[in-house]
Amino acid sequence: MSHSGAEKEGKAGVEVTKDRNGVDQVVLRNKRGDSARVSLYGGQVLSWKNERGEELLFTSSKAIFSPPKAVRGGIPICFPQFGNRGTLEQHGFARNKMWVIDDNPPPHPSTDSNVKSYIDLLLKSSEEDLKIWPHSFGFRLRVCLAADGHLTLISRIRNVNSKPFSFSFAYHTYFSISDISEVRVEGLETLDYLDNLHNKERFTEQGDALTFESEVDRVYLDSSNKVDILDHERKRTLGIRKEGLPDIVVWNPWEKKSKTMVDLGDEEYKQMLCVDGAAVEKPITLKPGEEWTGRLDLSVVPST
Ligand SMILES: O=P(O)(O)OC[C@H]1O[C@@H](O)[C@H](O)[C@@H](O)[C@@H]1O
Repeated sequence: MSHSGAEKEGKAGVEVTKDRNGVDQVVLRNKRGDSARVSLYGGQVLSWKNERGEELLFTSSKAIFSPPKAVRGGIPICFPQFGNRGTLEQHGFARNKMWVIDDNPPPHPSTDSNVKSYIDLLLKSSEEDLKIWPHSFGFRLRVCLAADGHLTLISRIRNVNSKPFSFSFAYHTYFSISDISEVRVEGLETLDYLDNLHNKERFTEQGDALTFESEVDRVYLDSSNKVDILDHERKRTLGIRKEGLPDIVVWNPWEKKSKTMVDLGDEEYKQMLCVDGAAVEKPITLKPGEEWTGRLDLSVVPST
């Protein structure tokens, strides 16, 4: 198929290739050699590599590729429900649906004419979804790889129903890290959080950067729009910037839980950390015709 942004390999642009199951997959590239790969299953970003070819997202070696289900890793989209906070399947149905490419997306509102590397994926409610969640929506997910390597995800969700509806949402982002015991997260100090390991009770984070020595499953509330993962061993800092997403979910299953997960290696929890831009505590409500935008901007910078 052709796409307006399609260019030759090595240049900035969009390429549509086939994945191991013969299904279309999108590869975004910029001029300096960063790249990102987006699956049509679940609208899931599966890979984001910097110009040196280093993978910045984690995907499990035990990931199960069973279309159209999301795989363990990358950035699954949690919509219209986060976790088990509702009657739907865990994390909602969007991550387990086949999305479609919009061949004529609206232009990117950027003054940078180098921004050719973006794709819009679309998801609409199917008859099947309407039986379990009777609200018609239109979901446009833009994935954009900027000239400087930033990966931006913009979700626009529109109510095309005649009644209001509410949803929760997360970009469930699995970052690739050197070692969970060595990294720290800055930007969540002194915030309140709901602890999923303690019946969603509310606690307050202390003044220090977050470090890890056991399972963590928390929703940090009303966080600032700037959170960083400092990975001293890899000499890099992963930056998370967000808009329209008040909360940050932090998750690492640690050793015991990992052993119960068929699609995660027993030791792989050491190489992953989920830090999700999310809207969980206060669901988003859309009136008929209204649209919501949630934006995530990921960057990586060298550090000492
Ligand atoms: O196994 P799943 O459905 O992909 O969920 C993984 C984890 O996702 C996290 O976001 C949740 O906070 C955890 O509670 C959950 O275990």
